[in-house]
Amino acid sequence: MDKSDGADLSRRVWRLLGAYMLRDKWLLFVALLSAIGLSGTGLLSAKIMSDLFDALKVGNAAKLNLYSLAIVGVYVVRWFFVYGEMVYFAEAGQRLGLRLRSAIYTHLQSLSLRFFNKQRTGALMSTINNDVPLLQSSIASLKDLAPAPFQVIGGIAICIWISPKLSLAAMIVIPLMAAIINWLTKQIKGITSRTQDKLSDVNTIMEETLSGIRVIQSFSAEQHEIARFDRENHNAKELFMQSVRRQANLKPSVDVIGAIGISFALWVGGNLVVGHQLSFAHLVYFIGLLNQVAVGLNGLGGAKVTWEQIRAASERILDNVLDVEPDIRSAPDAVSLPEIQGLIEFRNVDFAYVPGTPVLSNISFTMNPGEVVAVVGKTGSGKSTIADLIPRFYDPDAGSVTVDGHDLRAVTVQSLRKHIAIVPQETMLFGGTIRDNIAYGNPDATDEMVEQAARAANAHDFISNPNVLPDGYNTIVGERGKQLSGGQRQRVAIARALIKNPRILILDEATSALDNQSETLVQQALDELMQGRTTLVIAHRLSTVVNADRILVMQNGRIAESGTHAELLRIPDGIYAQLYETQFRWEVETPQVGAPL
Ligand SMILES: Nc1ncnc2c1ncn2[C@@H]1O[C@H](COP(=O)(O)OP(=O)(O)OP(=O)(O)O)[C@@H](O)[C@H]1O
Repeated sequence: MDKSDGADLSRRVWRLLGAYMLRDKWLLFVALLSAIGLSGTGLLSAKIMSDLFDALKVGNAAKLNLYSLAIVGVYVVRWFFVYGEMVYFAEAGQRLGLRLRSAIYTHLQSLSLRFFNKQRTGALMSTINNDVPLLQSSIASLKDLAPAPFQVIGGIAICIWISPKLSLAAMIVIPLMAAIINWLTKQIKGITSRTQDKLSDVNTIMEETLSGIRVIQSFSAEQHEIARFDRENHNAKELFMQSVRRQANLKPSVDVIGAIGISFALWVGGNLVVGHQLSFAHLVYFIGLLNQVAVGLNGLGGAKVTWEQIRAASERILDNVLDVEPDIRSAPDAVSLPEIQGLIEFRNVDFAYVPGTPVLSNISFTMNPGEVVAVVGKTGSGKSTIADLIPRFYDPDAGSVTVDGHDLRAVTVQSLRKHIAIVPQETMLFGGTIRDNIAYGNPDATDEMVEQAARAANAHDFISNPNVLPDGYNTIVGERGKQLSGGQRQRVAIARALIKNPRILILDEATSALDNQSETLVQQALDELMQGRTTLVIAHRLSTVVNADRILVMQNGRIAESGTHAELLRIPDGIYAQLYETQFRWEVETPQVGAPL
């Protein structure tokens, strides 16, 4: 990183701290004041000790009593400072963490699919689970740093006032200390960052393993995964310990240098006392001060490490999430999409996920309100990508997509998506009750509306059957709805779409086979759902394509053919005709309602 990058990073870090921490100015002010008060009382107690020795020397019992009491008094006052410092710094750190986690979560919701395709979930989790706490603890450690300048400057000033000669001798060691601190800090730099990266790898493996546990167990790959996890876990621990060892080296080295300074000062000071150039009490005071200076320098030494940690954690938080610009968002002058008919038009649309590798080329078609358009084609031909452009998960690179004549980029994203429901291939249900999952499509839905949607989606019977789900609509579905069968999950998802009552529907037919009865129920539910809505369906079933108003046949990102089933079959050597032969035909020979490919 060159200097300008470093300066830029520092600016970004300050911006982050300014936005999420410096809002609590009074809190930080009290915390800093407490920390400074704490170091002030440290300097004061050294002075009282020195006076106490003076009183001892001259045998002044009254002063002895007074100073003894004064020391107790100082420690009582310190109580408040210690409390203030501990609690308010911790509060500032916690508030920072709270706001950052919330901001990260909120920002993640605004980012587009393109971001989530690129970014590994583990790295994102690590940002929340590791970087935010690191930043928090770094802020809390400011409590050691805040009083350091006062300890060092105040201590040195009083030392010089007591004895310039002795100060000069003692201060010879200070540049040495500074040099060593500097060197050790440089060693630490970077290691913390690498440790965090490793932790993010561990998180990623954990994430992948948990979400892919079926595949892992079906391949009996548990041992392989355990070994992979252990390796990364071990590496993370090793790197962490490396960083701790370096830090552990820093602290005692500074202490040793401090001890050398104090012994040296004692030796020089002792000689001054013997030569009657300095009182014994002043020597005691001086040593006490020197100790404070060493503590302060130690704090300053840690400051660099702390700052590096703050910078590294902030950089990851900013780069991984907060500074990522959402590439899909409502334009400043976007209008709210009013009630719509559901007329969708693709005009000369080009799209690429990766620049230079076109996925859609010159796509143009129209879906009239209430029409069902089926998209078919080989895997990778671009079917899902077309579907993703309608709710504006991505923007076309060229051309336009319009709804009722409104370019999607000119309307607010929220108002557009309000009119669209998607039933994906793999149904995702959220933790919560079945009712919550159905009402997800319309938070204002009443129980009656939920039941009505479930009935229309052929889901009411199994939901209300006490032999299947004893808790009915209040059944808590597990993570991703795992305890429901595939067909049941699909019907809940259809109910979820129905309750939204959208004008536009996007269906990705499941390719996995359901048993005949389940298939019939799902198909009926889908037919009900499609009634009167403009529907784009990524079709895998013969019944869907036969009944569609139009079929788009995709090949290598282009619409190769389009028309009705009958029209397409008439094209000699047509792609659809071949597809029909290879993929759909067997359904005719073994007819069943909507059997999947
Ligand atoms: N997130 C992505 N990043 C990069 N390339 C992608 C991404 N998603 C899809 N692609 C590529 O875009 C092309 C079209 O993918 P798309 O998913 O639209 O095809 P599809 O016809 O729906 O395939 P399938 O029937 O297998 O679902 C493929 O070559 C695919 O590899």
